[in-house]
Amino acid sequence: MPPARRDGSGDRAPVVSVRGLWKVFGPKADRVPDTPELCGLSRRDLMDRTGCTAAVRDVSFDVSPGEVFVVMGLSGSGKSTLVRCLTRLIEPTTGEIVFEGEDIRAADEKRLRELRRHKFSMVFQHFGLLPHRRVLDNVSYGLEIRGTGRAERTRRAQEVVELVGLAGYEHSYPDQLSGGMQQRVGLARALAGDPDVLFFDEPFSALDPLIRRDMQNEVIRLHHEVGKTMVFITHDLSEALKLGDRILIMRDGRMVQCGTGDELVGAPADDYVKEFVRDVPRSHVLTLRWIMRPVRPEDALDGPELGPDVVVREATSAVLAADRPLKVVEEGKLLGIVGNEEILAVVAGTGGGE
Ligand SMILES: Nc1ncnc2c1ncn2[C@@H]1O[C@H](COP(=O)(O)OP(=O)(O)OP(=O)(O)O)[C@@H](O)[C@H]1O
Repeated sequence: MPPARRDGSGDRAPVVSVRGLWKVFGPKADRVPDTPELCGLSRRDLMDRTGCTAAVRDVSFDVSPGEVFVVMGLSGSGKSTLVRCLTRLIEPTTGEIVFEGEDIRAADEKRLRELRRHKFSMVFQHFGLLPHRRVLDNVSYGLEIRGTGRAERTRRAQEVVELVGLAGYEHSYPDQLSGGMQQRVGLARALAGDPDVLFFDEPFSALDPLIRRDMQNEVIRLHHEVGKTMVFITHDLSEALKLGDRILIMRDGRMVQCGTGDELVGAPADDYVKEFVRDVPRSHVLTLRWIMRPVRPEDALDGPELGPDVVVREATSAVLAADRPLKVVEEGKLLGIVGNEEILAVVAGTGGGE
């Protein structure tokens, strides 16, 4: 059972709110979500019966301001289709998408263009840079389309080029840069217009592992610095756990679970998620909240104190060093106790959650 915790979705109104979203490709796609019998069919049976593919099936979630929201799933699970529906790069079949209180599905072409220029930015796996433009001009391209004057767009482009660590490369062409640096240009371009939401579609999949790790750290750093809301697609669980405040796991177009990393690891919704998170080191993800036990009468209560959201790995040495159990305290209230036994169980991969 998941323990009571802060709600990862935050208290403020969501930036993006999605309800009952479907995207069906194929003939007479509209009838699929409206026909209960078809909704229940497997991918294969639906294709045989109707010639349609339901890429996104009845998905609902909210993204909070400033959150890094990760959509994760294997190839073909519907991640890209889902995220493209949010900005209507792909037209949803049915369902509701509200962005900052506005019904996105009701937006006309003109409004959609405005939203894409001013409110949304995308970072793609294949960079999408203009080969004949130098770094600075690639970064300022979106501002140019918006009609921003040359001096202002150069100033802003220079600012974000520095922000992503590309100072000194302003006048290089994309093919003079490594893959990681090209993706930094992609990041700078996405940030230049000061969007409200950044959408990342597997941005680091083409990079080799060390560069990929650098770029993940770069996203974490940028997120701390600029605090943007981010929606990030990946098929890589460790990337999802590293970056995501919350993670939505998709399978065959459906949402299997949506939660924080520790919720996925501590309380997987089904065997599919359980299998996915099987090899995650539990002590790196679970927090004390997941492993604490109720106080017993014989417990010494003069041990060290830590908050419930401290990750087990970070608490391990404090617990093992103290000869008294650690108290898990939140807002002055004693929630539970963690002793050597609880720590060792989680390190051994057996304790905490299910
Ligand atoms: N334009 C299209 N027409 C028909 N079927 C499509 C179309 N686009 C996607 N699909 C199908 O929808 C399903 C979901 O595809 P999608 O690309 O969203 O998955 P994904 O999880 O992003 O996969 P990947 O990681 O491989 O990009 C797949 O079965 C795909 O074949």
